[in-house]
Amino acid sequence: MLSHLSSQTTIPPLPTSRPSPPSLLRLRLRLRLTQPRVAASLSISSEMSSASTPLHAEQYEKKEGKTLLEFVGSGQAHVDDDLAVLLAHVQTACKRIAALVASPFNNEIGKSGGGGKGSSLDSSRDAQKPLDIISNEIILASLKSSGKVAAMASEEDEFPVWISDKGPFVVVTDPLDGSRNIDASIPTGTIFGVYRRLEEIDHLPTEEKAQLNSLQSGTRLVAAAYVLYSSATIFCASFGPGKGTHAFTLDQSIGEFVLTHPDMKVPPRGQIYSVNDARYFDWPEGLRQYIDTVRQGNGQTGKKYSARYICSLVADLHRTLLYGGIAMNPRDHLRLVYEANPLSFLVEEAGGRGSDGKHRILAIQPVKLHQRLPLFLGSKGDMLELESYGNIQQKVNPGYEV
Ligand SMILES: O=P(O)(O)OC[C@H]1O[C@](O)(COP(=O)(O)O)[C@@H](O)[C@@H]1O
Repeated sequence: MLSHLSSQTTIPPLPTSRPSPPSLLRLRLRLRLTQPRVAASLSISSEMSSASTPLHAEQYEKKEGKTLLEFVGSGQAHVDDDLAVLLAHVQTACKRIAALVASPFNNEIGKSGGGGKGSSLDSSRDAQKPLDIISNEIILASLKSSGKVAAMASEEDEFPVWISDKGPFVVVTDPLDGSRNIDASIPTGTIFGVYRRLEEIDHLPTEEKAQLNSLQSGTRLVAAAYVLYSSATIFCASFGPGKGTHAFTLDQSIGEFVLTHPDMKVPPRGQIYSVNDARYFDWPEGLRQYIDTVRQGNGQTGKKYSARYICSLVADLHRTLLYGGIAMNPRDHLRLVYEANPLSFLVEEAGGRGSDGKHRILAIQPVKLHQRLPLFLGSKGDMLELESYGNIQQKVNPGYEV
């Protein structure tokens, strides 16, 4: 089904550091017959790396083992060919970013301005760019080579970049969220939203149509995804309204994202709240009351809630999708266009709710590309309970240093 991909796309081959599953099995069998001790050690090392243990052939036959491209191309995702090609390019860009953030050489690069004057890299190499800038360039290059994108709007660019008059899609992105913690190897993530190009404004000057295309309401999203770079690399996507949220885990042994979490559903209730608790004294009364209530077990569920806060939006949301509860940042900090909208779309497709504390996120009409807002995402029951406290948006925002 994806034969059109090979003729229209240029996907560079990814290195496969380990033998493919069938050849690994054959090798183990041969060694077991000839050299029992080597065979045993091979068996131990492959079991130790269980996070990337290849699926067995029969699992690949089932839906769970499908690669992202197989899932998209098999018709299960119900996406058109243009979107399939775009996704093929986007996932390759994310594999490159995953390799970059895990690289032993990113220590200096990750620091803001790393490699500049005075850094250890300065004397020996050309000045290096911070990882979020490099990630931005990787994504832009992949969108350009897809041939499917009219404009890209990114957290890293002041204005949207116009790519091609003919591209059917507009992509909004935060190329590497959470990068402020990257030196500590804390999880980071990439966020994407995909819109159709507004053909009715094709006649406008480039800058104007780039801007207007990027400011579409979240209700017009045709796809959204985040990629979590953590102990596993997870590509979590929704391929359109009503098509659910599905997560694919990078299988390092074959260099492909394989379907591991089909049709994710955020539990209707969780027992976790995720917020920067140090801001308690800057919170409004309603938010303080809610947190005080659920942490004492006096909320609607009667359960004592726990706190979890990684301070990396994609990671905090991924945990919330799996375990339920609420991931929140009550101050005007996160961005509507390329963070809140795509993530709300994914949460809603998983049966949850996304709000700024007063309104459904997807219904907010963006007016500026880098517009900030309070963000609350999570289990429907918990979200409705929180919103019933009324006053939950933190308007005191003294510009925290960490
Ligand atoms: O300082 P706060 O309010 O806890 O904000 C933390 C949030 O900021 C982010 O780091 C994004 O901020 P930046 O866009 O400035 O990197 C999120 O990943 C995280 O959830």
